[in-house]
This record gives sequence, C-alpha cells and structure tokens, in this order.
Amino acid sequence: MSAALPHAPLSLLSPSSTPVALRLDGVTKRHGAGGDAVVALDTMSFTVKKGEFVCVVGASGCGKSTMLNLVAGLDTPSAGKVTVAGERPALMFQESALFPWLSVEENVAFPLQMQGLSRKARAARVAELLRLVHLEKFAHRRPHELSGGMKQRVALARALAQQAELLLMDEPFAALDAMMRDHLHSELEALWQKTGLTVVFVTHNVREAVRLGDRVLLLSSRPGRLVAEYQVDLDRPRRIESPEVARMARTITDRLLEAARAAA
Ligand SMILES: Nc1ncnc2c1ncn2[C@@H]1O[C@H](COP(=O)(O)OP(=O)(O)OP(=O)(O)O)[C@@H](O)[C@H]1O
Repeated sequence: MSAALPHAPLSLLSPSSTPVALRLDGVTKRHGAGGDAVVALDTMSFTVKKGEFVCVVGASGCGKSTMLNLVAGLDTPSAGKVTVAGERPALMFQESALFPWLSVEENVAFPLQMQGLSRKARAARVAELLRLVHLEKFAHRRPHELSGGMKQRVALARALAQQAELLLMDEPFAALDAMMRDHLHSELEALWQKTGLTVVFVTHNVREAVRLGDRVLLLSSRPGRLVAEYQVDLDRPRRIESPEVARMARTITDRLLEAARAAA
C-alpha cells in the first residue's frame, strides 16, 4: 500500500514514458527571511500522472496551500522546480469566490470571455457546463440565492470553463454538510471520469481523500515534507462510510499521528 520515496523522475516530454501532468523536483518554500523565516515546504518531490486523481492530506500548517499556490503559479519556490504540463491550472477553493453581482451563467461565462470566445460559443459552452453540474435551471440566479453546495458547483463549472488539464482543489467541500459533500463527491468523480482531468485535491479529511483519490499523499508539518503515499486500489464508486474506506483511512490517520508526534 505504501510506496517507496522519492519517485523515479519521469520526463514530461518523452512519448515513451507515462504522461505526467505535474512534477515537483526538490521544491523548498521559505516564507519570510532571516531568523523569522518559516520553511513551509522542504525538498518536496512527487509526480502526478495525466488523468490521475491525487489527494493531499496533512496536519494544519503542513504546507498544503503553499504547495497548491506554487503549482498554480501564484508563488515561486525558494529552491527546486515545479513543472506543469499544458495550460495554467484551474483553481477551486473552500469559498466559492463567485462574483456576487453576476448571475450563475455570467460567472461561468467569465473565463470564456477572457479566452475571447464569441457570444454564441460562450452561451453554448455555459449551457454545457451548467448541464454537467446539474444547474441548468439556475442559470439566472445570483450567488446569494444559492445553497453552499450549489455555489461550489458553480465554482466547479467556472473552473472547468478554463479548459485547464489540471484542476487544483483546496478543501472545496470543507464548509458543506455531510450529505451535500457526499453528493458532490459523486458528481466530481463522475465529472473527472467523463473529462479525463487531472485533479490535485487538498483536504484535512482522510476519509474524503480515500473516497476520492487514486493516490493519497501524506505531508508532515514544520517543515512540510512528503512522508508517505498510498495507492487506493478500491473499486469505484466508493462509499465514504464503507468498511474498506474506513480501514484505509485508519491506516493513513495512524501514520499522520506518527508524523505529528515526530514533529512535536
Ligand atoms: N505568507 C506567509 N508568510 C509567512 N508564513 C507563512 C505564509 N504562508 C504560510 N506560512 C506558514 O507556512 C506554513 C504552511 O502554511 P500553509 O498555509 O501552506 O499550510 P496548510 O497546510 O495549508 O495549513 P492549513 O491546513 O491550516 O490551511 C505555516 O506554518 C504558515 O504559518
């Protein structure tokens, strides 16, 4: 279940190797300078294959958001290299960050407008995306008229509108109730299978990681290091409350606690 680290390097360009969507090579990130500097990530290396669904778990402050920011190109590493295949990744956060003055369809159309799509092409693509997230009946609503789960579905449609091959998700369902979260797990999984997207999904919730991931990466805190990875070979779709998911989540949680004790 647990694999050896670090990974063997894979070429992003070689047609003979498995296509890679993302690679971190010895990435270190220091926030601040001098004695006050915080090493958020320490020589982190891993690869994510194209079409893979990878979940990242770790205790609070282990550098998950720092890592996503580096991959999204919002920040630069202090050392090492981040390589992303294809266009700029799409990002989705815990808060939907929708434009409150725009309707659902206008929010989803926003990235398409940035891409310079014609009005007609935009309307067709927006309709397709809203169908994909089951919100076609809510196209004219404004964000304040939607539930938390619906807002996250709009945010997902807007992220998908960017046509990125890599979707970065930072605890996207953490603020939702358990039932809505379970529902969105199924929707996200179906969407991922349909589109062939590569997903990097950060969560505090180990069961959620096992429910969704092909692989779970486990980070330690202060400094953030990759301490273990787990291949999840359970059949899909999985149920978050199933004994198989619970068993694997327990193994990962035990390792997480061990890493936390070592860091204390
Ligand atoms: N801009 C910054 N300046 C200084 N320190 C920072 C900055 N951003 C993050 N840190 C520190 O770097 C470490 C990693 O932070 P990061 O937000 O990446 O962790 P996280 O795993 O996402 O945390 P959480 O799970 O609580 O959201 C923490 O100790 C944090 O205090």
